[in-house]
Amino acid sequence: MAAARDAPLYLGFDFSTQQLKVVAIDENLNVVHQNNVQFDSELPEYRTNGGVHIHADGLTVTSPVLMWVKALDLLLDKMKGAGFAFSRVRALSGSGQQHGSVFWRRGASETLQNLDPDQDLHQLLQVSFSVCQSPVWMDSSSTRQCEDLQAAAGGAMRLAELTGSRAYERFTGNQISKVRQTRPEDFLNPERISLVSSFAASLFLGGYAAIDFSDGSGMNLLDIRSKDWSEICLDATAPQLGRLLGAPVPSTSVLGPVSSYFVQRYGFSESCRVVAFTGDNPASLAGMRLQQGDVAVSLGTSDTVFLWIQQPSPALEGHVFCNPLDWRAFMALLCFKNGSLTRERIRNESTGGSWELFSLALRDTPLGNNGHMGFYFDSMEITPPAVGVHLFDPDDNKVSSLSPQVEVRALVEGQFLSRRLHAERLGYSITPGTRVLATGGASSNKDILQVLSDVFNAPVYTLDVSNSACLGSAYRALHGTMSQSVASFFDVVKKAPEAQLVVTPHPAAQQVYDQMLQRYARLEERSCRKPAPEPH
Ligand SMILES: O=C(CO)[C@@H](O)[C@H](O)CF
Repeated sequence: MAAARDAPLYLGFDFSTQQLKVVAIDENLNVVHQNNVQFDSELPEYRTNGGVHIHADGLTVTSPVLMWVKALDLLLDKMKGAGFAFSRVRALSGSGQQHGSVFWRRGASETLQNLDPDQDLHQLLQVSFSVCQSPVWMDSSSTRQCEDLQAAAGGAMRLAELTGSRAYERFTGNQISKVRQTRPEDFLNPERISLVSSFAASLFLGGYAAIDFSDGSGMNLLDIRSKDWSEICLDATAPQLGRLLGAPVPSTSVLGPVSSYFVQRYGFSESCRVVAFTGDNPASLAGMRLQQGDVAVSLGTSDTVFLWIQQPSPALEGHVFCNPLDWRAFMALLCFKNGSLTRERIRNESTGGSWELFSLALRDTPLGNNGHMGFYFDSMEITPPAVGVHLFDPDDNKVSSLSPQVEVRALVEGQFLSRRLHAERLGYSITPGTRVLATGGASSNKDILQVLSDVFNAPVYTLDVSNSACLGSAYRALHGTMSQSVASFFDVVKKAPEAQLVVTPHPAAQQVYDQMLQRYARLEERSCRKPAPEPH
């Protein structure tokens, strides 16, 4: 038993929109510990809703950076209270919600290097940030900055070719421009600018952590082919920005040993390594061990559809990021902002807050919903760039409401028809061999997955851990401790539990949804299309 007591463990953290999560695995890839801190309920002093503050303009969305710091204090204390053996942790890695930005105040590096182990992190870092309300991925207030960046790059398509995406409001470069232009006093003295992922890695490292290629691809600043900052984009965003960001690194990099703060306060081993943190979606790709040909659907605060691609094919819709597991490959991603928060709103309004009744409504309504359809863009949607709720009867007439059970199916079918439509527009072809791998909170609801399977006309698989970003981060921590020449990521994690088949499409699904998809496209064009921001 002594061996088991000393057997190495690997940690994966996920600083996501609504919570901070952690998963611990052993060297056989078994999950031996999971924990989390919910921002709204466990850190009420920050008064967030869904982990964020939506500002009065309805477009600006931020999160208190010190809330993320305090959540880490709470989480590690919870793990300590549960008797977690930090001394067995051989390596740790993590992920963060993509695109969010953290502005470290001058002198913060000194503070990070000299953390007093007798105090909480959130006490020690109280005055270490020059922007206390960090812009996050739900923000859509930087349209002007997007237009300026596209003009500087030579247009939307040129920028997409260079950085993997046209300009998007939530992308970090445009957010940095907005902070510099609207809050010049906060931009006077940043010593460093991090993503949420590299900010979190910095806490563990006790110094500024580099931005990795994969999460760095979500900034409209990184040249996804050269894997370095684009001088055109840096110059168009802020002076000295390259120095503030630091040089980007491969996502597989080992950044260094964990800070002595964690050794002395929690009992981590001095030899515990910190492997570069990355974005939540790249980490999910790792956690799902996504292979070419699979399509991943993450059903979280945002819904995302992503897959592994060998060559970049940027477009005016969707994104191409550097691949987190193989620096020569890429990943394609579509993001839909109105995900779980919208599902929760309809659950609250149509089924009294009950997921059981939500599921019953799906089971009690027919495929195709007798022709009733809906677009539910509670906040400005990313894909397509549109806002508002639009409901239709079987004859394409707009209606003002639907009965509760019909509304539930209209929401879920509408969300998945949108995911499929925009995925197929980007060339994601759903072939007979396609597996849909589902993750995220809603992937634990079999009735929601049945609709996903029917709309995509493909079998849906899930992992037994709904948080693939944490799992992927723990896998990446394990992989990081092995010399890259010896073992590929897939060799290292080949013993991981296989994704389990959960649902297969209804026999009538293809005929119903192939036809419904065309109608959805037509109605979306009619009701929602807004041109992407064009250069001046
Ligand atoms: O904006 C997104 C991806 O581009 C979202 O999926 C965030 O990563 C969610 F945290």
